[in-house]
This record gives sequence, C-alpha cells and structure tokens, in this order.
Amino acid sequence: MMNIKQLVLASHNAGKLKELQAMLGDSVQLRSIGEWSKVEPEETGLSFVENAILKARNAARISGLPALADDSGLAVDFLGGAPGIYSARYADGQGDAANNAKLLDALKDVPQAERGAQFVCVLALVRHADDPLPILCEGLWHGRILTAASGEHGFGYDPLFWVPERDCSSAELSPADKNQISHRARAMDLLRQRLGLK
Ligand SMILES: O=c1nc[nH]c2c1ncn2[C@H]1C[C@H](O)[C@@H](COP(=O)(O)OP(=O)(O)OP(=O)(O)O)O1
Ligand SMILES: [Mg+2]
Repeated sequence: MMNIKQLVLASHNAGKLKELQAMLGDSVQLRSIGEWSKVEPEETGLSFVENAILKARNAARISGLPALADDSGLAVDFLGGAPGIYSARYADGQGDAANNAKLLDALKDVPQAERGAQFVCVLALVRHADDPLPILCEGLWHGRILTAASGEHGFGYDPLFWVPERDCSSAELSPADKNQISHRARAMDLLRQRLGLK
C-alpha cells in the first residue's frame, strides 16, 4: 500500500484527534483540518460510511493531503438505533452535556436489560479528494446506557456508556485502556492492517 507519513484528520473533535494519534503512534503524523479551515462540512449522508467519505474528501480537497475521517456515534437499542449518525446533533447542536441530558431523559424508567447500546466508528481514508477507492474500516463497541453520568475522561457520551468488560463507564477508563478496546480502537486496528502498519 502507500507509505503515509502525514495524514490530515478530517475532524474538528479534539477528543478524536488525541485518541487516533495515540493509536497510530509516532510513525504517522495526524494534522487537524482545523489548521486549514474552521468550516465544518454538512454531514448530509444517511450512513456513517457516507458521512466519513464526505468528510475525508472535503479535507483532502482543502489540504491537498491524504485525509482520514472518523464518523462515529451511539446506537441505542431501545431507541431503534438512535441517535446514530445524528449523535453529535441529538440536542440540536447544544453540545455533549445537552446530548447526554437528552439521552438520559429518553431512557428514563427504561430497565437495565433494555438499555443496550453500541458505539459505532467508521474510518475512511482517501489518498486524494476524488479517490475512487476509499479505505473503509468499522468498529463496534457494545455496552449499556447508565442512569447517571460517571467519570471524567474521554468525551461525548463516555460518561453514560457502561463497559461490561471493565464494569465501569467509558469515562472512568484510562485513555490508554479506552484506546485498547473502543469502537475507534477496533476500526483503527483494521486500518493499520490495511496500511501495512502492523
Ligand atoms: O469514543 C466516543 N466516546 C464518546 N462519544 C463518542 C465517541 N465516539 C463518538 N462519540 C459521539 C460524539 C458525538 O456526539 C458523535 C460523533 O459525531 P461525529 O459527527 O462523528 O463527530 P464530531 O461532530 O464530534 O466531529 P467531526 O464530525 O468533526 O469528526 O458520537
Ligand atoms: Mg460531526
């Protein structure tokens, strides 16, 4: 495959940048698209894959460099997979705290056994803006939605996501531990294989 030293990350989310750079290690430098533009493309796709490709192409076009995008979200069983691709916009763009409050409210009085959920991550890598063959890798992480927020690490819905294999919330995991087992870690594992980085 290609020999990548520098990649643009098609994301304005600092939490993603930190996690993905830690997973990639020193051999590949991730640069945020924020260095070029503060404008976020509209996520008009109907799937994680479509939005990831759309963000990657946009970043490659703006930067002239190969671009990696992460489209991710939380699919809650009781809500039929919502908020899904709309996770970041669940509370109409009011941010993580409002999203979490809305989710807790939507699951008020829902018993433990029906609070299953999965984090989804799709990574898309394009070599240039019009790349006809984007590399796509996905990862899932199964857990449950807690009844109250817990933990200070991570970002987004982490304080509400109970991790069965650790018996704590995702925001209570150390960053290094989350980066071993998360949806993003699984997707990145596949990407590193595809790139011949492992
Ligand atoms: O590990 C995670 N831990 C907690 N929450 C997470 C995680 N991974 C995704 N999420 C949530 C955050 C946001 O509500 C949505 C992603 O939305 P998504 O559009 O992909 O990202 P974003 O708008 O924050 O940044 P950008 O589009 O610039 O990459 O899912
Ligand atoms: Mg987004």
